[in-house]
Amino acid sequence: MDDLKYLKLLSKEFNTIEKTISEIVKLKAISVLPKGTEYFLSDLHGEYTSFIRILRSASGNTRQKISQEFKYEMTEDQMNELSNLIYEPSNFLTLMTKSGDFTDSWVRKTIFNLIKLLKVVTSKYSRRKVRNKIPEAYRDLIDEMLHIDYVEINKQDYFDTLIDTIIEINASKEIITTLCHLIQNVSVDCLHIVGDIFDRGPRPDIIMDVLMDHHDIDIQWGNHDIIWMGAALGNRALVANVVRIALGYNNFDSLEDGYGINLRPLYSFAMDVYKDDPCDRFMPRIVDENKYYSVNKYATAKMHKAISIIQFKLACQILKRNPQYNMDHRITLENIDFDKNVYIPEDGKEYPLLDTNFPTIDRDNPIELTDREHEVIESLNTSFRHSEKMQTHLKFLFDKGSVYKVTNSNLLFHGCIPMNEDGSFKTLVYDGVEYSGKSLMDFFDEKARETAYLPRSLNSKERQKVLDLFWYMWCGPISPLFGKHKMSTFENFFIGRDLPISKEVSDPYFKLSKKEEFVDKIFEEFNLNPKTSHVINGHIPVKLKDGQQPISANGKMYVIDGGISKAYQPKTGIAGYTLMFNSHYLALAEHSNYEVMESVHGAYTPKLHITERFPERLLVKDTDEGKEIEKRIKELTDLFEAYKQGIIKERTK
Ligand SMILES: O=P(O)(O)OC[C@H]1O[C@](O)(COP(=O)(O)O)[C@@H](O)[C@@H]1O
Ligand SMILES: [Mn+2]
Repeated sequence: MDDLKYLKLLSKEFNTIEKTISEIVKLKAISVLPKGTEYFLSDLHGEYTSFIRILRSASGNTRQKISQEFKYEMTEDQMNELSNLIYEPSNFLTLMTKSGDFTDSWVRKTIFNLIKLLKVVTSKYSRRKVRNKIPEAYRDLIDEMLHIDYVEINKQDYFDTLIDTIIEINASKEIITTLCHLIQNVSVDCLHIVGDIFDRGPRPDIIMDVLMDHHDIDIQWGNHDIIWMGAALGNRALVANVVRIALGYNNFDSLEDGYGINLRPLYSFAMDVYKDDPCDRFMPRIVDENKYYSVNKYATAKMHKAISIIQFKLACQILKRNPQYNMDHRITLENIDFDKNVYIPEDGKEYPLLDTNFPTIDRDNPIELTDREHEVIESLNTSFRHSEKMQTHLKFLFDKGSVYKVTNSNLLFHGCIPMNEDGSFKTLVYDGVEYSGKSLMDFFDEKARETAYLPRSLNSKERQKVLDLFWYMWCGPISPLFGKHKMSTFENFFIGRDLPISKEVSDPYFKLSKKEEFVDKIFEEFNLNPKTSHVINGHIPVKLKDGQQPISANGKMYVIDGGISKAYQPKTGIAGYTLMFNSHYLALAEHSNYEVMESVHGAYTPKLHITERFPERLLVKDTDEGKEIEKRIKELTDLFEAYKQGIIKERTK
């Protein structure tokens, strides 16, 4: 018999034979239920409206279920109306009340339909699992309604009485809202976010709040997440970087309203120092023309330039104090000849600078901040540090996030596993130790976590050294979160976009991972079965309109960055992907039209491509959760044996 001590501990919870047996039976029953539906999304980039719509509609799945269930008894409009209600119950109910349509008969019909749909979407879950998802106040009532067989006449009366009571006690709005949330909730059993929640789009903070509310979620950190984490932990170069990106996209809302970051000191500084500089190269991109901005774009450009210069200086300082990054050639400000106003990189050629006004740069020491720049970055850093919301989000990113995740035979990570041209894994040498493949991913994961546990008060060299690594994860050539030979932010501003010198060369991984043999090699590295496994990546927008495909390597490799980010939609030609993994198949939902997604509530259904059908329906016992359940059943069976043999005594009190 296994570990008696452990069994004794277990017997505290299951103190009788009866309880033990009933738990074994419950677990056995759960393990033969169909597996829940997993959703994979990546590169949300602050686009909260689309994200929320995708989530609430279960990527269009709810609308499909409504069609299947009600197609013979409802018109298209009625089915759309029901979807609208489910996606946004409070808005919908307000509209209904205003228009006078919120009548008792509508309530009756609606609760009946919602229960009917809820039965469908919960059919593959255990009663216990569903019960636990129902808010306590309505748990018994909804559970009861779900399990009434309303075909029987007397039961139908009973059902009607329940609804009458709901109406009488004025609880109909709450019950309807609860039912809608429940349908949303059970439809997405598990959510995987394969990186890049932040930057470019308007409200990553709202996305984070929604994610924090989800019952089963994991996150694989993207390069755009790691910079917010590094910034929240006190990496000044990254504080500057996230503010720079926000200003570059004219996004004040998430910084100011979302996180309460005080941009005043930066504003005053920029207006003073760059007052006569038009800062043309720093004009913000305005993706959504209809937006109202509180700061005019000329002032934003000045702030954008001011923070960019601060970022370049601080980034150069990081590279200087970390020669082992092998990134000395990226100490950009030291490659400038300020007499000739040219940039001279490694190739020795001279590139004329498009902007030559550097009022804060000391030519003898171009990477040093001026006193005022120092004040600006310190005040921003303090603001980041004291933002309660930001620190809460940081904690959540640590709790639920990691560099990679293996789940149900899928390997999830945002960027890449750096490779050489021949398909061998690239090696990073850090403090004399070599890391590659899986150990490289583990290295960054561990280092990131180390920072979180080193006390902040201890502003030591040790903490700074680990914190600097967040910069490497953002743009280092052997960073699995980035995967390009350099990040050309400097070149884009000062030499020109779309020039050969500004080209960022992707890691060979991106080409090789399209081939099955290299993906199999990755599976081997992670100890995964090549026959049943998949790699799921984000990061690189799939340019569908140029003929690129999200699936390669004989169906083993998925790249699901379809461009939820509005800024990238012209490149991809679509509005994003969701990968769905249910008990029957893997499928990609292709979201094609933002306008429809954001305005015509409910009518929206994405194009669904089933990409792999399983020969047999997958059950809970075929999943990681199933393996845990199996272990638990084994332990409980041992406990049962121990009771039978009298090794452990039942306790009734
Ligand atoms: O298009 P933008 O916002 O200027 O960003 C360009 C930068 O973003 C990056 O593509 C990184 O962002 P992604 O992770 O979304 O690809 C850099 O490689 C590039 O320099
Ligand atoms: Mn990315």
